[in-house]
Amino acid sequence: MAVLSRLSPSLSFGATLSSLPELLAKWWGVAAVGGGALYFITKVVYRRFFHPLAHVPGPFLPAVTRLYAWYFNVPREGKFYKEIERLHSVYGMYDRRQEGHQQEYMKANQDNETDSQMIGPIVRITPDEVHLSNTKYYDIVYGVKSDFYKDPRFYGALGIDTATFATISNDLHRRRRAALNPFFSRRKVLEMEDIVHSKVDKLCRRVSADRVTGQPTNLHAAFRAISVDTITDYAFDECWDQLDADDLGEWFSEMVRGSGPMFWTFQAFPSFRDPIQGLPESVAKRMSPAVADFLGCQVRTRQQVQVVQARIDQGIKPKRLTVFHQLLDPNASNDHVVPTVNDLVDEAFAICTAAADTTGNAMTMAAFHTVTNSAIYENVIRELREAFPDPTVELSFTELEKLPYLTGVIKEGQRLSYGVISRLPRVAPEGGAEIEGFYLPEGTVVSMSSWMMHHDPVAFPDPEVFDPTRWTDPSTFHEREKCLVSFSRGRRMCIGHNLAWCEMYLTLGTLFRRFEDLRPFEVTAEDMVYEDYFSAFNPPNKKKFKVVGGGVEDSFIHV
Ligand code: HEM
Repeated sequence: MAVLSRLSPSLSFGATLSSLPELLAKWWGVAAVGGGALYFITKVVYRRFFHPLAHVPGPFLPAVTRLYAWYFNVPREGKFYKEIERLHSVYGMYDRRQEGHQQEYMKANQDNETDSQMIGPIVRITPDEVHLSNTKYYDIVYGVKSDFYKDPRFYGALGIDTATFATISNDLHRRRRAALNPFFSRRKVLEMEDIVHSKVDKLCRRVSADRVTGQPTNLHAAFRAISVDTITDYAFDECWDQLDADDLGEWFSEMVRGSGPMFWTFQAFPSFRDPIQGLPESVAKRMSPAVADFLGCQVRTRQQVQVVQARIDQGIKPKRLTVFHQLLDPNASNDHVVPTVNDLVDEAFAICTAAADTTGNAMTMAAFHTVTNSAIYENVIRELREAFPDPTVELSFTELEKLPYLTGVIKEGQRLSYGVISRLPRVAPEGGAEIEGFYLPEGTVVSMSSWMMHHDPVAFPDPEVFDPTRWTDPSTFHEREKCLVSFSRGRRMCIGHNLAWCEMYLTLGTLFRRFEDLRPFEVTAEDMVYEDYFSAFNPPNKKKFKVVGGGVEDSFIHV
């Protein structure tokens, strides 16, 4: 002690004790930074070298931080889906040659590997997530028998926890979905076909009216409006009438797109979500118009659910039973547990947003390629004329479905609009999973994406080409169908797929039967590209799909 004291008086026992608070006060900043740096370095080293996914191919950055995904989705504007594709082309190729995994790689790829497209089957894209490119894994992760469940971090960021869409537990999801299923069955959709007809008629009148004034018709917005008007009528018996608005209700899509960066940010920083979503509308408005619109839209859906609740309480019968009347009715079925209005606000919001841009994009892509390619347009017109000689009749969904060429046009529209362009992350259940020779422990996030499935060159040769005839050959139809995953698969498959088919057939069939001379207005193929905001959105600097045609006398609807 004496020696120590001589060397450094401040290190003597008594002096150290008495000045500890002083020392801490002096050095706390350094200690905090040092501790933080140590924590950070330990985490980085763990994630890169000792994490259960450390052996999965992929670069350093996504293995150690979620900011990699955030960077491609926020500053680089919805481009992570393309970066994932690049990672597959670089890192899978490297690992495919690795000793010990070669057999699995070759076996896994033998069915759908071509010389031109050697892509790696598995890459690590965030610290706890891998992405798969081999189409054969889709059913394992998403199929009816799969026990994989939705990733809470990813879906939690949507801020709609009580909606069926974002429900994490498979058990709870089964119960929530059972209550919704009857409204979206094929039988129900056929019963409600008149709702879609009324919207399609409105659209045709709009196209005719634009011919009178010489205005182009914004089909990009109109196709979304059809979907929003149909689902709000269907769900609440209270249509939003976007088709009547001058701008065809474009605010809705702008709102969903505008809130995209917020979702990507909440995925990287989940603790930001509740404080930001809890902001009063007036404060949110000053922060960001998109966030304010998002919150405003939630207020609107809340009011709509409340109106339905009030009508049930007052014993007012709706014109016809709707989704929310049924869900709020305590006598709906024997074991029905009535959700609260709060729970249903998430449901209502999720259903409206899930319906709009997905269906809108598919119709936009199908119609764009039809009106820009005379051979396709002529084939569609010929088929429709033969099936419906009288252009003024109301076309029926079940008759339209039988038309092979129109079906090919709609399927190509779906394929090249991707449905949900984003990856759909699922969590490996108890026991983990063995994929591509890698053991992925329970809790690993595994994802695949329609972007890569729909570009698979074996299922879809020349995948970039819009070719309806790839669906007209019965011998290859079912093989291609396996790789068309716009609606996803299994228990979490889109609940609205019957309704969406009905909308797409009736809208496109009627439009092309009534208007045979539509031409694109200014828009080109370069405008038909997407950014990933979960759903696919055209970049703001790209032109929207608008059409012009002949005069009003050339159409069958006279305004
Ligand atoms: C072409 C049109 C559509 C496409 C491509 C599409 C695509 C999808 C996809 C890929 C999913 C799964 C998402 C995931 O796993 O996270 C999904 C789920 C869902 N979609 Fe659609 N959708 C379309 C139209 C609609 C419509 C019209 C509705 C209206 C009811 C709707 C309502 C829903 C709902 C509620 C879910 C959640 C289902 C569940 O988790 O059980 N969708 N959709």
